[in-house]
Amino acid sequence: MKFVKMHGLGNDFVVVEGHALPVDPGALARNWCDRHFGIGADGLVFVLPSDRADVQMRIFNADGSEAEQCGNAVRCVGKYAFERGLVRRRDLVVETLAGLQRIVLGVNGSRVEEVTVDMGEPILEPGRIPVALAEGGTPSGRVEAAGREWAFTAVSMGNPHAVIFVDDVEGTDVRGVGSEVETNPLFPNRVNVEFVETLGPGEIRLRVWERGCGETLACGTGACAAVVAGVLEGRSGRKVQVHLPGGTLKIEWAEDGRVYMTGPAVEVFRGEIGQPD
Ligand SMILES: N[C@@H](CCC[C@H](N)C(=O)O)C(=O)O
Repeated sequence: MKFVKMHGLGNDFVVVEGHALPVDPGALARNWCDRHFGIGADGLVFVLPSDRADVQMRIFNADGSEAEQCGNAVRCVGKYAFERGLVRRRDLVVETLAGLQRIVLGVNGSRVEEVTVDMGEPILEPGRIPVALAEGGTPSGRVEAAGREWAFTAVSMGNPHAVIFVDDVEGTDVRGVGSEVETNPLFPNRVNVEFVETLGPGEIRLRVWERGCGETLACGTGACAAVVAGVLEGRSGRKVQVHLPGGTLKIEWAEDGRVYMTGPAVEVFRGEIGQPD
């Protein structure tokens, strides 16, 4: 099977184009995303035909679980679709399990360098995130992890996030706290966990423990969720530079209620791989 290795700020993916999902995409994700025995990636992305949009994206985490949405992968899919002639326009629509995503490509010559994605309206009703909190008001609560309580704000960007504000993100035990929060029964579908240090109204530092793959160098939906939580909690403005270990994303929770994300998409190499034994 032919694949392309791509990344968005170091959040890396094996990208495969096909007509339909293979029989066991979760098993392929576990094998191919393995950094020692496979190609190595945070997730496996399928670019498929769609009857509702220009292309369809399906994304599987490195542990084989399927995610509804992925901000960094959807930018990579936009670049892939344009540069391979699947779409000739610079604005296109990508179908995901979380709905239709409108994206605008920043093209330099024949290369896509930057992509802006309309990530839609954040979901804040606890039952739809999902998180076991009472309905009404800001979806915030407390969760126990690594021997203490942490205040969190829950946000769904199509996939679930728990945003935790900290004083020093570098000194935070992202693995210890993140892995416990990910599987806390408060979150029936597990959860991505964001650790946010506010630098000013328009600037934050972010590290993310991702559901199904651990700490990554960047998370697009996590950056969107962090900005939404910052606005809800009065900790940041609506237009924010989000500094992640892999680089910076520009996020805006616009007055139309939708969240817009702008960042790069990069192709690293192409290859061919057989089915695992
Ligand atoms: N890295 C992604 C999110 C990938 C899916 C996530 N791990 C989940 O299970 O929801 C992003 O850039 O948004």
